[in-house]
Amino acid sequence: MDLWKSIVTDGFEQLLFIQDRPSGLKAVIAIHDTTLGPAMGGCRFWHYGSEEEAVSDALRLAKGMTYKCAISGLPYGGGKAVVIRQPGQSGNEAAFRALGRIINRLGGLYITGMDLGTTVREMDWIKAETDYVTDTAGSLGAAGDFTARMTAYGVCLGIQASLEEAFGSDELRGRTIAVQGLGKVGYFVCRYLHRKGACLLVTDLHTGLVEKAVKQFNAIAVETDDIYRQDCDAFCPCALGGIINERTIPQLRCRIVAGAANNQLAEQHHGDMLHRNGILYAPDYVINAGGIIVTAAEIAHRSGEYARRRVMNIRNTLNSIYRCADSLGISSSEAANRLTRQRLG
Ligand SMILES: NC(=O)c1ccc[n+]([C@@H]2O[C@H](COP(=O)([O-])OP(=O)(O)OC[C@H]3O[C@@H](n4cnc5c(N)ncnc54)[C@H](O)[C@@H]3O)[C@@H](O)[C@H]2O)c1
Repeated sequence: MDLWKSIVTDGFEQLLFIQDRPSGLKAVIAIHDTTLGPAMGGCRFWHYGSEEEAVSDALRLAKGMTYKCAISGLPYGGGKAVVIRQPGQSGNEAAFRALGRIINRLGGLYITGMDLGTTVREMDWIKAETDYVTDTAGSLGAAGDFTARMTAYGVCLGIQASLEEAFGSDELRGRTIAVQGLGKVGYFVCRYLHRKGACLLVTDLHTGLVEKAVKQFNAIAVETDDIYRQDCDAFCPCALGGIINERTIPQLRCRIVAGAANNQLAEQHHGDMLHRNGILYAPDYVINAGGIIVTAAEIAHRSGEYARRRVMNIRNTLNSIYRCADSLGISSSEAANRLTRQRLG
């Protein structure tokens, strides 16, 4: 990996390599762009195939956070912390407190929160050393899966905006939606769509989650590899990133791709490829911003209701992107990127 090249090309402000010998902490903090405000982005605690993989994950995710905050009208930039997990290692208090001290020394330039592999417990350890952390015990985001619920709510509103754009009506009744991933967000997405009368095709690696969705939402179970080739109105990825790629695009038989997963496009040009194939794509960092909107509300000491109203705005943002794409004859992913870059100045 050519580190400097990535840093220069993508305009990163800082990349910190962190070591704390006594606790064994090995971490990276990437700060992408603080034009609009302090860098915000969760702390991932993950096992990587190599250190390079960990660094590139931090860089990619931090940049994504800049775009997500900017397009959502939030006064924050993008950052990410990645704590490298050794096989079989669980989080230890000393390591996360050491990370908290480093974050504190940054003096508010970077605010962390929960992400893959971290929970309220790790955030509480960080909180012992710094105030620049969210998702701690009793906070707005951590209580009752509120973050996941709001992410799902934003995704469902985004699906409706996309239905309106594609079919001229946002009615969910009678529409068929294929949902990939029935975890924290996917579950709430299915619940909302089912209540509004949509038919669901579902898949997950965990059969228990699939069985639950079949039972609770009358969903039809689909094998994991078959989810892409389902005849449906919308495909809703709520599992992994990189699932829109050279292999899957030719299989898609949907009119819309709109879901919660981060970094859905394996590469940027796959957004154009969807466009050429007549598939409307709801850019991931726009439609899945519910979580970060909750975090921003938490930092500003605002209520859950305030956050919910801000999440409703995702629909307007998507509409503007679709208008821009239509008028310029470009893909929605390109339109979203252009609008975001305009906001960053
Ligand atoms: N939690 C949030 O508030 C939030 C916010 C923004 C974006 N996201 C993104 O949304 C996605 C889902 O987040 P989550 O919090 O629900 O995660 P989660 O870990 O709770 O759920 C993910 C689910 O996907 C399933 N899965 C993994 N690989 C799969 C595959 N190949 N086929 C089918 N299912 C598969 C897993 O078994 C799991 O049940 C992630 O990409 C995440 O980054 C989440």
